[in-house]
Formats: sequence, C-alpha cells, structure tokens
Amino acid sequence: MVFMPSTYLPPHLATPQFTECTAQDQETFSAAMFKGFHEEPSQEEKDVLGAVWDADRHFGFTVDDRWIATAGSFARTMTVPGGSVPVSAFTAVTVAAPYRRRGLLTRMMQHELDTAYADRGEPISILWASEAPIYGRFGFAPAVMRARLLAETPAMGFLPQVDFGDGSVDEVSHETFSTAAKAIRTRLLADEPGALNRDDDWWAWTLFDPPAWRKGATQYKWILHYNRSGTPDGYAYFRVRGKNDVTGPQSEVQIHEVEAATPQGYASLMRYLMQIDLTRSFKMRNARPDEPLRHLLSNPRALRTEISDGIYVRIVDVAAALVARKYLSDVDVVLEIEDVQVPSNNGRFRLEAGTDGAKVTKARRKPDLSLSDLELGAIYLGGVPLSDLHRAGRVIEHKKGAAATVSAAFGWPRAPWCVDNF
Ligand SMILES: CC(=O)SCCNC(=O)CCNC(=O)[C@H](O)C(C)(C)COP(=O)(O)OP(=O)(O)OC[C@H]1O[C@@H](n2cnc3c(N)ncnc32)[C@H](O)[C@@H]1OP(=O)(O)O
Repeated sequence: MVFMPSTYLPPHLATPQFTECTAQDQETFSAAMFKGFHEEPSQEEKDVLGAVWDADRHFGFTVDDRWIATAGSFARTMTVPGGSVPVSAFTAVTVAAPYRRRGLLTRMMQHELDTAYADRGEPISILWASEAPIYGRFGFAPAVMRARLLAETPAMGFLPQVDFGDGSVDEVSHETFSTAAKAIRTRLLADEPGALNRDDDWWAWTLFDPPAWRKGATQYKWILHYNRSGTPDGYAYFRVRGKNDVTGPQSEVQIHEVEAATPQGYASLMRYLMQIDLTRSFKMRNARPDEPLRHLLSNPRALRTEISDGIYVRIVDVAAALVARKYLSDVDVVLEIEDVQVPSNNGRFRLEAGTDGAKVTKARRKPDLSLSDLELGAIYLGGVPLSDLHRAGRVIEHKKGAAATVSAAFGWPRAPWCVDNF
C-alpha cells in the first residue's frame, strides 16, 4: 500500500500556492528545479552553482510544502551598445509534469515582469530558452544570436596576409589562466554588447569542468596568448575529443571561448587551435555570429556556420532601457509601443538619441513607428535590424523613411554575443 499524508490532494484537487524562497529552501528548491530539467547533478556542481544562488530572487509554487514550480533570476550587468545595464538573468523555470499547462509559468512570468524594474531597478530581463516557442508570448525576443562553427581543419588554411604578430601561445595551469583571463576580459567587456559581468563565483561556474560534462573528451585545456613583451592579451579554453579510425588520427577540438585584445592575438590563438597535432576538425558551439575567424581563411567555405537563437531580451522598462545605451547616429523619433503585460510601457515615447546617449520622454505627437515590446527587445542590442522587422510586417511605419533611420541608429559595429550560461 502506498502511504499518503492525510493532507494529500491529487493534482486536480490541489491549489498551488505562490511561494517566495528563503535561504532554507535552497536544497528543496534546487532539487525540484533539477528534476524539472531531468538532471541529476553531483554535489560539486550543486555547490558551485549554489555559490551564485540568491534566495531573495527565487520563487515558485508549492503544494503541501513541496515545490511543484520554480523560477528565479540572477543579478547581472550586461554590456549594451555604448554602456551597460543591470539585468535580471531569468532562469530555473520548471513546472512539475502533473501541474503543467495550468497557467503556472504564466503567473511566474508576470511576477518577474512586475518586480524586475519596480522592485530591483532592472529595466531588462534576459534568458536562455530551453524551447524557442515558450517566451515570445511574454515579450522575450531572440536578440542575441549564436553561431555553431564546424570545420575540417586540414581544409582551412590561413590567408597569406594574416598578421600573427610576434608573440606566442602557451598552455598554462588553471590558476595562471584564470588570473590572466579575468584581467583580459575585464578590459574587453565594455566593447562586447550582450556580454555579462562575471565576479569570482561566476568565473568559477564558467570554468567549472566536471568529468560528467566532458562526454568522452579531455578536461579543459587553458591557453594564453602572450604579446611581444610577454604580457597575456588573449585566452581560449577547449577540449580535445580523441578519435582514431583506419585512416589515422581524427581527433576533434571543441572550443568554448576565445577572447583577444588584438587581431594578432586572436589570429594566433585560432591558428594554435586549428593546428593541434592529431586533430582533424574543430567545433565551437557558441561562437560569435560575426566571429572574425572566417576573415582569416583562404578557404572560407571550409567553415560551416549554423546560426540559432541565443539570449532572449525583454524590455521591462522602455524609458530606462532606451537611455542605458548609445546610438550609432542621431535620431529623433516617436515610437508607439504596445505591451500587454507591462501597462506602463504602453504609449508613445519620444527618443532623442545619438552617439552621446539618449533622452526619452512621453510624447503626444503622432508616432513615426508602431511596434510591440517584442520588437523593441529584438532590436535593442543592435543584433536584429529594425528594417528586417519592418519588412516582415512587424513594425508599422507611419512616417516614410523612419524605419531605415531608426534601424541605422540602433545598429552597432559588433553583433551582440553572450557565452555565459546561467
Ligand atoms: C529561462 C528558462 O529557465 S528555460 C526552461 C524552461 N523549462 C523547461 O523547459 C522545463 C520543462 N518544461 C516545463 O517545466 C513547463 O512545460 C514549462 C515551464 C515550459 C511551461 O509551464 P506551464 O505552467 O505548463 O506553462 P503555462 O500553463 O503557463 O503555459 C502558458 C502558455 O505557454 C504555452 N507553452 C508552455 N510550454 C510550452 C512549450 N514548451 N512549447 C510551446 N508552448 C508552450 C502553453 O501552451 C500556454 O499557451 P496558451 O496560453 O496559448 O494556452
């Protein structure tokens, strides 16, 4: 006989209670969350992730003191064109199978949208979507793309004019790597829209390398590029998946992150990674959509590129988000925004902006463009041109030429990119 507590109610009779986390809930909350993702992490993984966990930002639904739905966020800072902004990095979304499709996710999302700016001053919420159709209805738009790069390395070859500089690349210990990489990334962060800040705990999570995640490949190998005077100015980390067949060695290099302060450092790191003995191919699961590697190659066709959605952006407060970034050209425009979930975002906003920053005021005059929060999230980081959304019929142009003007102003020389997993 199966024992049930006397208060037990089967799912169709139970009423889930909205519940905010306390520090004491960490273990039961994360157990429910991992279950929702079909994951069974080691204690070490729980500890490393636990170090960045913030009880005050997590919530969900309980039934009889059991978590049956989870969600929450991390406080991060994201680089935006010409600046940076506090963001709510939304995550840990699960609803237990017996309670799915009863509107619990919808209620958790509304809580996030009601509190991100009003309570925490975060005008933008971002997330990685487990499945692409889930979040558009809540105003989250794919705004940062990621590229999956694959190539047979012997077929690649570098252009003769590539400048590899006069430094060198070396494999180093985790400790040496971590100290140098933190310093290099701190210098580069301001120029990388979409990138998230990392404190020491986030670095520990980023470089975390448990055997269960290697799937037959080596542990991470850490490399630095040293410039002519011997100062590290670039880094990469990667694994090698050993493979042999009758034709000989066929190992694959799996690259996780490459950062360099100079073109020479970047080219040298890439050459190192493409020319490791006994390897014949490489794979990079989350490369920049505008990864410069292709411009180094004599045979660019050897590089296969698959673009897919990366970070989703939700503008939670229109005015605060628009003034947080800079613009590539001058623009004075009235945007009419429609936002179903955040009433204060509805209406007409005058954006007077340029290379020095922006001013946003509520407007009375006729709009130049009409769009919803979803389109605004998509264009915000400069990765999706507004003119594309206009051509797709998702932005209405009331004043001829406004779509092109606003599209140019929202653009940025670098495509947004995010390699941080949260
Ligand atoms: C940021 C992150 O953490 S991403 C991780 C998301 N979580 C997961 O993938 C874990 C496994 N999945 C789940 O736990 C759940 O299925 C969830 C959280 C995705 C959905 O929770 P639910 O409580 O069932 O969602 P809810 O009932 O509020 O659904 C709202 C709407 O979204 C739709 N929807 C929900 N999940 C999906 C999905 N996976 N694909 C497409 N549509 C979906 C529903 O059909 C519903 O549509 P409707 O309003 O037109 O009827």
